[in-house]
Amino acid sequence: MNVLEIKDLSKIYIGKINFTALNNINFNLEQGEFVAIMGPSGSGKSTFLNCISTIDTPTKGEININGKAPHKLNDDELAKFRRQELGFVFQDFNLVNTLTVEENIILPLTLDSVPEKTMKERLNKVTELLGISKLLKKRTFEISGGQAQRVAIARAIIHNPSILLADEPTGNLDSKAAKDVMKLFTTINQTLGTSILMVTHDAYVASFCKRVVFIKDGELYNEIHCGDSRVVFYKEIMDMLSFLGGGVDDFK
Ligand SMILES: Nc1ncnc2c1ncn2[C@@H]1O[C@H](COP(=O)(O)OP(=O)(O)OP(=O)(O)O)[C@@H](O)[C@H]1O
Repeated sequence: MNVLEIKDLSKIYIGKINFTALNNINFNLEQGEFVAIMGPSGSGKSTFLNCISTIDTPTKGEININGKAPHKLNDDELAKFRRQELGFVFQDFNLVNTLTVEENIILPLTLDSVPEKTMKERLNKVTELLGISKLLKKRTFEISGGQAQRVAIARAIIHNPSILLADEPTGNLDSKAAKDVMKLFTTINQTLGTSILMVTHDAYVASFCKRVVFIKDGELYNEIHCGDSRVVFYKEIMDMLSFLGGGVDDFK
């Protein structure tokens, strides 16, 4: 079953000169899949993710998430849809600095008036899974970058979203913290069955996924699947990236 179905998606930025950032993209994400989107700088990765996350509006085409078309909802319905169906993880964590770690994590449930008992149960489950149970009373400035990203991930999955969307989730982390975060994504994907779609520049980070989809000049160019060896998969990703080209600093 597909949790995400995209048909003929195009995004044209209108300006003095119109720019086609996405051109007729067709893409499906199966329930429980873990997929990375890669491509040279400016190829349309963030635009693609932003259209799915409803931050941006498609110019043409259809996006269906869990059988619903978010871009056809009114503002109130859309706000509820985003809170219930989607989880977001960003490069810069986006935690609320005036709240404690615990308050940050339960924020999506508070907004939906979930009963306190259910809130506690879910809080315990995700914080144990992510190894952050001891941080709950801390403020955001008292935790490290790696811990902050774990808190952001906990907040993104506490409401059991249909899809977890991540835009460069390891972009602000050192290599050890990045590896830890990718191991956690793998655990979340395998234990909770959460479907994950992630944009990354980093081939090592992408090698934790089961499928990597490459975008070039706003079009889906190719995709590769992970076989038995993650090391071989990493090499295949690197080969594809060097084939696609882009700036020297585009990829790690
Ligand atoms: N609001 C906008 N108005 C006009 N053009 C835009 C706008 N946002 C993005 N673009 C253009 O659309 C193209 C795709 O941008 P996008 O940010 O999706 O690329 P990306 O692959 O995520 O790049 P990067 O890896 O550098 O973040 C780029 O050429 C960019 O300049």
